Amino acid sequence: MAVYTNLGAEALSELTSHYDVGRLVSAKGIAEGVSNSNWLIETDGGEKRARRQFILTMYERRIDIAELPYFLDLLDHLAAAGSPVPRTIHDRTGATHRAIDGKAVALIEFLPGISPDKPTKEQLFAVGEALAGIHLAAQSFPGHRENRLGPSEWVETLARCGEDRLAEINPDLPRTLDVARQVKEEWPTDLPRSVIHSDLFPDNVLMVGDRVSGLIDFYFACNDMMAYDLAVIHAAWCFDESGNVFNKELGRALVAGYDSRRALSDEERRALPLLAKGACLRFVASRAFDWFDTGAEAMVTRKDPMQFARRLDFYEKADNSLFTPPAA
Ligand SMILES: Nc1ncnc2c1ncn2[C@@H]1O[C@H](COP(=O)(O)OP(=O)(O)OP(=O)(O)O)[C@@H](O)[C@H]1O
Ligand SMILES: N[C@@H](CCO)C(=O)O
Repeated sequence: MAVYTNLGAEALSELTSHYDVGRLVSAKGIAEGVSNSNWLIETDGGEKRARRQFILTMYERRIDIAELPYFLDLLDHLAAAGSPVPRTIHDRTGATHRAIDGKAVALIEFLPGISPDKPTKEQLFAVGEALAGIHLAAQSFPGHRENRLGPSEWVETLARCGEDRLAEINPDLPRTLDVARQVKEEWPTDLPRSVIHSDLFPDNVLMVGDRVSGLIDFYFACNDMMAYDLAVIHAAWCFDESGNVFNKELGRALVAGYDSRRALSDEERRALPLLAKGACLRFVASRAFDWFDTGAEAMVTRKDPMQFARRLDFYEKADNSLFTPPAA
């Protein structure tokens, strides 16, 4: 569930009256997502008389409001460059977000498409291409935000969970702390950077057939190594849900799609197995932390850190031929 706040018809009408979008026709709470409250809003389109749809997001937790301009201006920057990213709708004063009862809200363009459940290699190619597109377009984005979920934070978070508690989730989990310490030592610092999405799981990609129609949920975006973003997608999309079975064809299609738009350097390609281990550790750490933070009785389904600990095992054994295109 992801509507934490009840917004009545009057509050919603009052809010939309500050935007040049026409009159509110309907508003439906969206079940997907965990962090924020989201509604699908429809208006009559004002003078143009063509109904329009928007996503209204109320920022409930996790997001520091001072960082909203980074996230929302980034959407506008990428959309203006032709990336499939929703624009922020500005109110009549030009503001990208407003406040209701002390909570920040933003109105965002609705994009069509559905998140792929069983992605195909054609879809992975398109996702790789779209990712390279946002990396290139974001190079001229002036904002800056550090990645707060980097190697030091994985080590710190896993250490804070503690080996005993990690073992309660699964006896194979405590060893990820040692791997995290080792990966932190080896972590590269000199690979090419841009703004990265850093959480581009299938539920953050909308597709119409094989076309990427929307990249959404940029609230972990930060300035970091582009190849790390590719490694996140590799880890998130190219395995079965348990993390036991890797699909080589999907992995190849993803890298080929990325390469077709922005060619990876030899250094980046060589670093990818290590970056993929880092990507797994990032999700092992945040999921383990949330596991204890959420509690079994909460309404939100806890995400299993073992799904990424198994992927981590896989990348520990992999070499960089995994990321090399097959000889023509
Ligand atoms: N611009 C958009 N166009 C169409 N649908 C959208 C858009 N933005 C969000 N959605 C829909 O709303 C859902 C929730 O959005 P989102 O993933 O941003 O929520 P969240 O609570 O911020 O995320 P999470 O908890 O996953 O980090 C998405 O799964 C998608 O169905
Ligand atoms: N996409 C992440 C949640 C956001 O950090 C996960 O599946 O663990």
